[in-house]
Amino acid sequence: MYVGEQWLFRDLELDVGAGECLVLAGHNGSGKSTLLHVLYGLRAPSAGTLEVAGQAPDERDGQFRRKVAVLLDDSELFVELTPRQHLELLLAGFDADLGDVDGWLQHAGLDERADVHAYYLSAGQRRRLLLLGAIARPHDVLLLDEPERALDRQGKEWLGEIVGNERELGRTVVIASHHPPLTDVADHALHLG
Ligand SMILES: Nc1ncnc2c1ncn2[C@@H]1O[C@H](COP(=O)(O)OP(=O)(O)OP(=O)(O)O)[C@@H](O)[C@H]1O
Repeated sequence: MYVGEQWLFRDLELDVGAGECLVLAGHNGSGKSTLLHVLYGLRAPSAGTLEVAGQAPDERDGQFRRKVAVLLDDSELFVELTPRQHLELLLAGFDADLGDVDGWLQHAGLDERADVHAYYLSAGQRRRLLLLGAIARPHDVLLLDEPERALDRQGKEWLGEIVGNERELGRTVVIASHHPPLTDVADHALHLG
């Protein structure tokens, strides 16, 4: 990947299977977020080919978006919507039935903030909502960019449970992370930079 007049990474070969977790590691600016953008089809690679969930990544393709869920570093919330409204909007967009919305909000530790505008949520609560949105939408592949950011100890434990659960469900997880409990359980690690 050639970005900003430099090669961030090249000669990269990756094969991550169902139920497996890949951790992207590397110093600030090494290209972890850029690689996740490429995997989600937000940026094209400068050279080479890749397949995610069996197809070329393209976030404008509804079929691709139904297979690949994402939490990116620059993901933002609609501050005028509540956590409950966020989930409802998201699921309506995917024409999916979440079932027990209250259960999901409780699962994320957001039950007491379910009907408060996201504007009033703390940084960690916003992160929890974004993470909940990523795992609640239909997907076979989950891409997470530093999901541990702003999470407290319980939030990080919840994150660990999420990753374990995703793998048990046979989904593929790719995480850019500096959080050792996550990096330790990964099946594969890729060090950039
Ligand atoms: N559109 C762009 N134009 C020019 N340079 C860019 C662009 N996008 C990213 N870069 C550069 O590419 C490099 C990698 O950025 P990236 O955000 O992928 O790193 P990272 O490993 O995720 O960093 P961090 O750990 O700080 O989140 C940085 O030096 C950044 O300035």
